[in-house]
Amino acid sequence: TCAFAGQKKVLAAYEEAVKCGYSGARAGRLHTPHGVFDTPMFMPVGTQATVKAVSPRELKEMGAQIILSNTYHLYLRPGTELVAEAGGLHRFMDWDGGILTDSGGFQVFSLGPLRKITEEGAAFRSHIDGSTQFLSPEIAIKAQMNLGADIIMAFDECIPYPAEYQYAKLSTERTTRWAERSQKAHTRSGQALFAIVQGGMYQDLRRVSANDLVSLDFPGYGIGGLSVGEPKPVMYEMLEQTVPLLPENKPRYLMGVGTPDCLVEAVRYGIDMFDCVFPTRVARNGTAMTKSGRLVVKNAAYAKDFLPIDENCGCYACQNFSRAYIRHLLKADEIFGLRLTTIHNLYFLLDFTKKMRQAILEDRFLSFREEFLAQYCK
Ligand SMILES: CCCSCc1cc(N)cc2c(=O)[nH]c(N)nc12
Ligand SMILES: [Zn+2]
Repeated sequence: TCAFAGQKKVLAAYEEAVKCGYSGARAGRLHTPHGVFDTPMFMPVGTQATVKAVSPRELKEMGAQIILSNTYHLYLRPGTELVAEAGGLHRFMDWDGGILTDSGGFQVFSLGPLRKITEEGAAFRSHIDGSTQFLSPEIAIKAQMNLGADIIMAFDECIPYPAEYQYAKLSTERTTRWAERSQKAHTRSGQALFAIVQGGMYQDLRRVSANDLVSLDFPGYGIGGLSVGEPKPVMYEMLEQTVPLLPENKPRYLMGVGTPDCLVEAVRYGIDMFDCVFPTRVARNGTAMTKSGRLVVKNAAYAKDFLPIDENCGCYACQNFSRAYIRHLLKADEIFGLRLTTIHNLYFLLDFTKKMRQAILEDRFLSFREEFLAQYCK
């Protein structure tokens, strides 16, 4: 077990990672106040304190361990003090597994009409009522302490893509100063604060960001500023530059990723944790994820297809319903249709990360990766 002695605020201890042959693929266990969880792991996104269309009981049944929520959204509505009064986010949404909250920076830049970024923080207009709002490292950390997640994120700027080198440099340096302010503002014991590596698509800035944040000694590290429209090879190159600089005995979380091909490549570089809205978002427009790629179950081709989405899938949708039935529900705008595609897509990614873990433990990850990519990318 990796020593976390002295990390008085940290409960996300990282058990000895089991390494697998090539590079950094590893299987680990993440300790939190709400349980010990297996990595690599996919974390379903529950932006507004619910993973859209599925219940906490269904999430537990499909093997979800940690789910995500967004400080930006909950800060604007219903307010993080209200959630604290309700007993915290776990109680509020009746979820007894792990919770990770994002710090709000990304959502400010991607959602609200941005007003201004200064050294102090980010001024923006609420996407809900247009009111003028402001987030800083101190406000974001206080909000996350109110929510009471097991893992919280430092306040950062997700650098847009593409970005000029000079802008990326100044922004990355500011994110490091914001990480230090986040650390000083974080006073809630039993809660782990992760820093977020930035640097745009510049190798040297990625290395500087990683080294500076590692020297501030966080219990875990998010890798941000990726999956923002860059080509996949560029994302992989940034991982290659960044991951080896992060401590082996601490969790690495690739933010906002993604599709199964990206997950298997990122695990190869040594990533442990993933989140992405993709599986739940595409489910809502009738697209199912399979090991051979996407299946648009809404298409006419499946009108009389009485097979399940995936005959080898153990999810509630595939065990009980046909493509024809799910297509019928989607065409009829029946909510149950979206629930079934969402259940399948979440199960698919949760099961995929479980299969990657097993492959690593059995020291056959590379052949698992080859076989998967051969089928998925065909
Ligand atoms: C619930 C959503 C969590 S991940 C959101 C996200 C996604 C992506 N792609 C990048 C970033 C980033 O750079 N910083 C932060 N805070 N968040 C990011
Ligand atoms: Zn299924």
